[in-house]
Amino acid sequence: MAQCILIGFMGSGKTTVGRLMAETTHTPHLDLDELIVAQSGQSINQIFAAHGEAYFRDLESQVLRSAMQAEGILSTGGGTPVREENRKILVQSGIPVIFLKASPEVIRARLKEASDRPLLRKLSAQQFVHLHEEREAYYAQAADLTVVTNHRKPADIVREILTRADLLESKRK
Ligand SMILES: Nc1ncnc2c1ncn2[C@@H]1O[C@H](COP(=O)(O)OP(=O)(O)OP(=O)(O)O)[C@@H](O)[C@H]1O
Ligand SMILES: O=C(O)C1=C[C@@H](O)[C@@H](O)[C@H](O)C1
Ligand SMILES: [Mg+2]
Repeated sequence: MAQCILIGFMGSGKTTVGRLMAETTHTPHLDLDELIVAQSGQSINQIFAAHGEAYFRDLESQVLRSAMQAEGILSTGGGTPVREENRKILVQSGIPVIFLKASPEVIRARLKEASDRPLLRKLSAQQFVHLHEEREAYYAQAADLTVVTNHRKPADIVREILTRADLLESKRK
């Protein structure tokens, strides 16, 4: 069973923070996108290009279900909580769900060089802000805890999550 789940927009730092948190707590790290790539033998870009987004989303839900059975800190994909089915899996798991929140400006700056987010490529600046706003509602619905990550080092964010661990721990009991 996963011990903690990180959600948030692309570039909010789920993979970076999850990896560091796992290292700090000597816990395995699971990254949904990495699991999808490993299972399919294709990159995220290749899956989107060859099969389309709907196929990717089905795969994502399937891999989420099996990842929830594993021990560790789970970094989800940016779109994972958009599907109601996935939100239910997250919320009903009883595992603390942490929303890493970052502003559109910060995210844009972080992902300026990134070429591996197929959804970002086709968006105008305005559409990007709109998608960000729309998605935040889903993240907020699924989250037990929100941590703002703008202009903060990953280690500082991990520290905040761990110092609020009492709350997370009591939820599990
Ligand atoms: N707190 C931070 N400060 C500065 N840069 C960061 C921070 N967190 C992440 N980054 C950088 O932002 C980029 C995206 O981070 P990361 O891959 O962890 O995001 P993500 O939330 O997992 O995105 P995705 O939903 O696409 O998987 C990386 O280049 C990473 O180094
Ligand atoms: O926000 C999204 O919809 C996505 C985020 C990434 O983590 C990947 O799961 C993929 O690029 C889609
Ligand atoms: Mg990631």
